[in-house]
Amino acid sequence: MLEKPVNEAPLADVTPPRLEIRNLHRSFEGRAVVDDVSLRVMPGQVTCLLGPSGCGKSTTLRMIAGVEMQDSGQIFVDGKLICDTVFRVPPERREIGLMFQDFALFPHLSVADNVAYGLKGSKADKRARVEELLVRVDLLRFIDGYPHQLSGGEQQRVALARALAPKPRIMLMDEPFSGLDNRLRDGIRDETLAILKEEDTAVLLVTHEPDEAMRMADEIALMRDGKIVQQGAPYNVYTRPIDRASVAFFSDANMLTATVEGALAMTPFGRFLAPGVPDGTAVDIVFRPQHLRIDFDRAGQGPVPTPVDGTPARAVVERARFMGNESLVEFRLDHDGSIMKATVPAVFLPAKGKAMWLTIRRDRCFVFPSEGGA
Ligand SMILES: Nc1ncnc2c1ncn2[C@@H]1O[C@H](COP(=O)(O)OP(=O)(O)OP(=O)(O)O)[C@@H](O)[C@H]1O
Repeated sequence: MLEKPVNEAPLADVTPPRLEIRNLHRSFEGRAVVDDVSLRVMPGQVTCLLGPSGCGKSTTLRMIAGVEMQDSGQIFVDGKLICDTVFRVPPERREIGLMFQDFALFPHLSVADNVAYGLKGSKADKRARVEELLVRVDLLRFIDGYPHQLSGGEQQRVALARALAPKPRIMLMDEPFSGLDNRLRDGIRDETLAILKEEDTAVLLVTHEPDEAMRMADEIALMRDGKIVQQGAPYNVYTRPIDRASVAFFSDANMLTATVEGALAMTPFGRFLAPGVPDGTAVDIVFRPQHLRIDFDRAGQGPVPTPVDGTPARAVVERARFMGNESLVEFRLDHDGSIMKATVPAVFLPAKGKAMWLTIRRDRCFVFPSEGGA
């Protein structure tokens, strides 16, 4: 691989990230599609670029692969510059593996020839590497078969073997599992992850599905409108979202709006602490449906208010649905007619119009400056 000395080389005693991108920008027709994106992936780590359709994930991946040029910014592999706006290692010399949704095996080539496609060396060496990988993906018995003889999941595993065959230092994956049905997907994801970890490959996986990112990632980079808005371990990104949209990207979210007076925000569920927020500031109090607690109505009364749970608010059932693992119940608050969603991990299907009392797990609420709207 061509390499060029870098001014800001990392310190000698620190292992550089396998992949690092710094301040990548790309505009199309004057619109910034990738806007100052920076991230690092260490060997053996999976980073998920997670975000809604059109937020610039694939464009970022294409720049790293070298099939799209950035307008500015730099890409490093193992601390060595491989691409900026004047210097560019061509795609085929970047030692980067690619795996996309439409993984397209060559139909006229055998499984062995598909896996060997990107390999160099003697026939015997190639055969040995092909066999090693087919053992790894548990498909050695199909070595002389053809793609049409394999199921979708088996083809996906051949595609993984093909991508891994040249021992890429980095694997870029763009929604690689979205063509598979749900039952196959979980197993193949787990197997793929295990193999990538064993090979110590640094993986950058693009997905718009929070579940997939939570399942696969060591680190999630949440992307919106071309920018990475939050980055961290899945637990941290989920439990410490930076704004309302980040909460809502992972799950349904309930929201109350309130105005702060004396560092307190008044809501139908009692007062919420808003330390340091100036009087008169509008805030959004956001929480997930699993953090709404439901109590039965007892002669027009709900549970006794407590400092931990706050005040219960009366609501009537608007709709209840059984979702398989849980029930989703929508309530209409007496206070202002707004809808609150609750999930219950059991079959719980109260009749429409039934009065109940709701309290919020206060330690699971997020208070953000108001963005307006519902
Ligand atoms: N070559 C191009 N010319 C013009 N616009 C482009 C080009 N490539 C991408 N875009 C636009 O850039 C935006 C980001 O596209 P990109 O494919 O990176 O998004 P994404 O987050 O991967 O979305 P998806 O999950 O739907 O693939 C989109 O609005 C897309 O239309």
